[in-house]
Amino acid sequence: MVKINHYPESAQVAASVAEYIIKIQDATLASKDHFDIAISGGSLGKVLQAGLINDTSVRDKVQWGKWRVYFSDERLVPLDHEDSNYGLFNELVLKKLAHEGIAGPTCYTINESLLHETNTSTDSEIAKEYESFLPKHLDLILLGAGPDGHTASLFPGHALLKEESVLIATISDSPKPPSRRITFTFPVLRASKNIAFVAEGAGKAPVLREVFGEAKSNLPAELVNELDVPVVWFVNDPAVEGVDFSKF
Ligand SMILES: O=C1O[C@H](COP(=O)(O)O)[C@@H](O)[C@H](O)[C@H]1O
Repeated sequence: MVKINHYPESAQVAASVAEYIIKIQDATLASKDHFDIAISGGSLGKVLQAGLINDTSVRDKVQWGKWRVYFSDERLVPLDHEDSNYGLFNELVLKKLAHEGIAGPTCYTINESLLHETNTSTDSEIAKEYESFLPKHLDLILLGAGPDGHTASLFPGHALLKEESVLIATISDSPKPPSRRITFTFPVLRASKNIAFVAEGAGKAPVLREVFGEAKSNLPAELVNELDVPVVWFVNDPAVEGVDFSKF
């Protein structure tokens, strides 16, 4: 089941994403003592900062101490590198929490000590170790969608779209730099209890018209929509200009 929530302003997108996260957090914590959430890099970080931290009416509802945060994909760079998805989350969210004296979540990061700057020999060890951290079912995965339709580090037409044997795959030819990354594969997405996409800006409109169009595009974001998982999109109006919502 796919649902699209669209709003004129980015601030409304952030508020709606935050409300949705809190709803799933609360429902999850009613039956277990922690909340397993995966986040993505790119533009999502700012949305999380705006919705969960800057909005003081929401801030008190986030039970950060019970969150276990995973990354739907990670670039194979040091964690303090500007390309690191953890690094971005750290800058935009974790440091803010620390500054406010709020105890942050438990974050599962790649093992930096296995990183080699120029050779890829241990990338699969990094992926294997990361896979060992994953719970059987994530409570929520927050994804972005690139202007080419990629999500996590699953790119259009790439062989990893068909990867079923591992939960975390390595990629060394990412069309978007940096080229070396690890990523969730479809088995992880399929096992998740909930998935949400956040996509904003007119630059996303052409690809979202394809993802939500009549003709099958086979774009990664469309393949996620087709999973037997509740999928909710949070977008601003420019991102869905010309999208036909009639079937959603
Ligand atoms: O490379 C990546 O891009 C996607 C999309 O990013 P966005 O800035 O267009 O929202 C992101 O979801 C992914 O985690 C990241 O590694």
